[in-house]
Parts: sequence; C-alpha cells; structure tokens
Amino acid sequence: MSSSSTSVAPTTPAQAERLRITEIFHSIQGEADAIGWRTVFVRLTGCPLRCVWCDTEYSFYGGNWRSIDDIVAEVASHGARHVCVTGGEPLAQKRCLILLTRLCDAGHDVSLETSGALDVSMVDPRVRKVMDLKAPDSGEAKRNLWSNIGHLLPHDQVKIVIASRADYEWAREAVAEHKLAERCMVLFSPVHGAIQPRELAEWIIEDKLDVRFQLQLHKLLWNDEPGH
Ligand SMILES: C[S@@+](CC[C@H](N)C(=O)[O-])C[C@H]1O[C@@H](n2cnc3c(N)ncnc32)[C@H](O)[C@@H]1O
Ligand SMILES: Nc1nc2[nH]cc(C(=O)O)c2c(=O)[nH]1
Ligand code: SF4
Ligand SMILES: [Mg+2]
Repeated sequence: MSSSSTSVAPTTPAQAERLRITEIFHSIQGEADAIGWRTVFVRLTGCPLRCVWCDTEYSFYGGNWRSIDDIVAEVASHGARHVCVTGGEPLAQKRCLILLTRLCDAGHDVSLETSGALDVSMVDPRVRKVMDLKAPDSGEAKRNLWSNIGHLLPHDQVKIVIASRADYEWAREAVAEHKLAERCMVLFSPVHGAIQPRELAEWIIEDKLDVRFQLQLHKLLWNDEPGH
C-alpha cells in the first residue's frame, strides 16, 4: 500500500487555509466611516507593532486556528451586512487577503483596520481600508510605510490617533504634505484617556482642517468591555 492511500479525509485548498483568530463578535461599529452600523468583527491574533496606548494587547498572543470556511460561516450566522477585519495587525497573516476576498464574495460590506506598517497593495479593492498613520507618541511612527498612501482608494480612510499637541501638529503636517484629504477621508481620533477629546476638536476647528473628528463609540457605549 502506498503511503498516500493511508491518508485520512482529503482536504480541499479552502479547508487548508487557516488563520489565527482572537475573537469573532457582533456589535455596533465604533470607528471610521461605517460607525454606527451593526457589524461582525473578526479579530486576527498577533501584531508586530507595540503602540504604547494600544487598547487590544490581548490580541497579541494566543488565539485559535480557524479555517476560512469556518470563519465565513460564523460571520454569516450573525446576519449582518457589515464585517470589520481587525486585530492585532490583520495583514501580518498573509492569508488575511484570502479571508477579505471571501467575505466580499459572500456579499458583505467589508472594512479592514490596519496599522499602515504593512503593504496594503494586495488588498481586494472592494474592501474599505481604514489605515492608521502612527503619530510619534505611539512609539511606532518609524513603522509607517509611506508607499501605502499610493494604494489608497477614494472609499478608504486614513486615521491618525492623537495623544498630545505634538501628535496633532505632526498629523496636521502629514495631511498637508501628502495631500491626504484630497485622496480619501481623513480621521483624527484622540487616544482614549490621553487628551481631552474637546481639545482635539477645538484644534481642528481653529485650524479649519478638512478632517473628520471621531470618538470611539463602543467605549462610550460599553466602556472597553471585551466582546464589544
Ligand atoms: C486595535 S487597532 C487594530 C488594527 C491595526 N493594528 C491598527 O492599528 O490599525 C484598531 C484601531 O484602534 C485604534 N486604537 C488602539 N488603541 C487606541 C486607543 N487607546 N485610543 C484610541 N484608538 C485606539 C488604533 O489606532 C486603530 O485605529
Ligand atoms: N465596537 C467596536 N468597533 C470597533 N471598530 C474597530 C475596532 C477595533 O478594535 O479595531 C472596534 C472594536 O473593538 N469594537
Ligand atoms: S498596530 Fe494596532 S494592534 Fe498593533 S499595537 Fe498598534 S494599535 Fe495595537
Ligand atoms: Mg478596538
């Protein structure tokens, strides 16, 4: 008997595609352009960055290996149009690109939260990328991959999370230098607990910036409880 004939059930390529997942949950989108929509979140495990203010450190390690078929089926079970793929850093797992395409093929309106440190050029163009640019107080500004800006589509968004006046001035310069507001929607959001949201709002008004101020809605609603 040949060794191949002793193998158990054959696996299709789709079944073989697995991703490490921290959680899948059904909530209200708390960030970016899709804010307020009922959304299923798929949080991929692992991140090569360490932003000092990261609110999702629990996604750095652990998680469960899940097949893409299984993930797509669990997402569908919630009956939501919107799906947000986040992490950790979702693009750190190469097969995330397959998941994104499968979710689009299943008819979902898909967004991707990404740090801006990994190449976004291969992301399915149907996906709305929400790409951070990391400001200096994150401790990870050196990781910004500026070439990503050239891959942004009009439906994408650039987000800068701001912890101080110095971060704000950096963000204002980055928007001007790279003409970001002409390319897509630009979001400025305060680091939760670091600056008064009102200060950031007033700076934006004073400087007449064409950026969208944003607070994380889920933190107002659920105060950072897991699963929301
Ligand atoms: C947890 S990250 C996961 C996706 C990806 N790693 C990234 O950084 O975009 C999702 C979003 O939450 C934001 N975020 C994380 N911690 C935050 C905090 N303390 N206050 C405000 N936004 C925060 C990030 O900047 C990012 O826009
Ligand atoms: N409700 C809710 N909305 C979110 N939008 C982006 C999130 C994230 O952690 O990436 C997030 C999250 O964790 N919860
Ligand atoms: S890139 Fe995203 S997940 Fe990673 S440390 Fe920064 S905010 Fe957290
Ligand atoms: Mg979050």
